[in-house]
Amino acid sequence: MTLRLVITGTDTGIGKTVFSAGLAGLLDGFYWKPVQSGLDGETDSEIVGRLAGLPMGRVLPEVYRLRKPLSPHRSAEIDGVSIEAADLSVPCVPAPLIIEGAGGLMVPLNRRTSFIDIFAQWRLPVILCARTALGTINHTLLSIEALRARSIPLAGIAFIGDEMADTQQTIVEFGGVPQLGRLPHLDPLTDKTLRDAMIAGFGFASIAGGE
Ligand SMILES: Nc1ncnc2c1ncn2[C@@H]1O[C@H](COP(=O)(O)OP(=O)(O)OP(=O)(O)O)[C@@H](O)[C@H]1O
Ligand SMILES: C[C@H](N)[C@H](N)CCCCCC(=O)O
Ligand SMILES: [Mg+2]
Repeated sequence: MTLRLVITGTDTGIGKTVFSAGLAGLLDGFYWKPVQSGLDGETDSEIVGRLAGLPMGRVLPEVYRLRKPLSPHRSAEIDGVSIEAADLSVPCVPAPLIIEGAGGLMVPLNRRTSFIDIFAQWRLPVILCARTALGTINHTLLSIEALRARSIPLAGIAFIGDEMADTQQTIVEFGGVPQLGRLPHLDPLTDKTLRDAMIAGFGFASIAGGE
């Protein structure tokens, strides 16, 4: 079985898709966003297609494509769709698979189930994307605690933003988790700048092992 990794985050809009694109590109893998809420503008899958530099066919189709850019449970209700956990089984592909959630861990898929419940069923190693900016210590440690409470393997933290040495170290120490690396804010953000920043910012030997 090839490597399969779940990319989650401490919140929505923190850079999971950009990180996922960089990682999928570096690993020459596949990308899968099972639940996309919000179809105006570029979807996460389209962004990854643009930024990852992968061959055609490496971005797998979403299972649920919901129109409104809301929490998936609500977006689904508005579209008259019911998100079923049973439809979210992880595809088998012949190269590393990068799977992106939507928002943070406790984001509901329906009125009974949140992303973290699905991750607990999958039992795949998770990378937690976390901002470096103020407020991240609390968000990140809460997310780590939620993963631990469900015995979900945590490969480590991917920081996103400018270096905040003490903040990052504090999270590593209190959380008892490895820091995998840091992706700085990129301007411009292109397939080339992303690839270079991923190579500079991450050492990937530790990702596959989990806790
Ligand atoms: N390292 C980065 N450098 C520059 N811009 C970035 C970086 N990471 C994220 N961004 C920008 O921040 C915004 C949010 O990032 P992104 O879409 O990756 O968040 P997300 O965590 O995947 O959100 P969602 O919960 O909607 O999936 C986007 O406009 C993206 O281009
Ligand atoms: C629309 C957005 N970009 C994501 N697709 C979904 C984020 C859901 C967040 C829900 C919440 O935590 O309040
Ligand atoms: Mg995203």
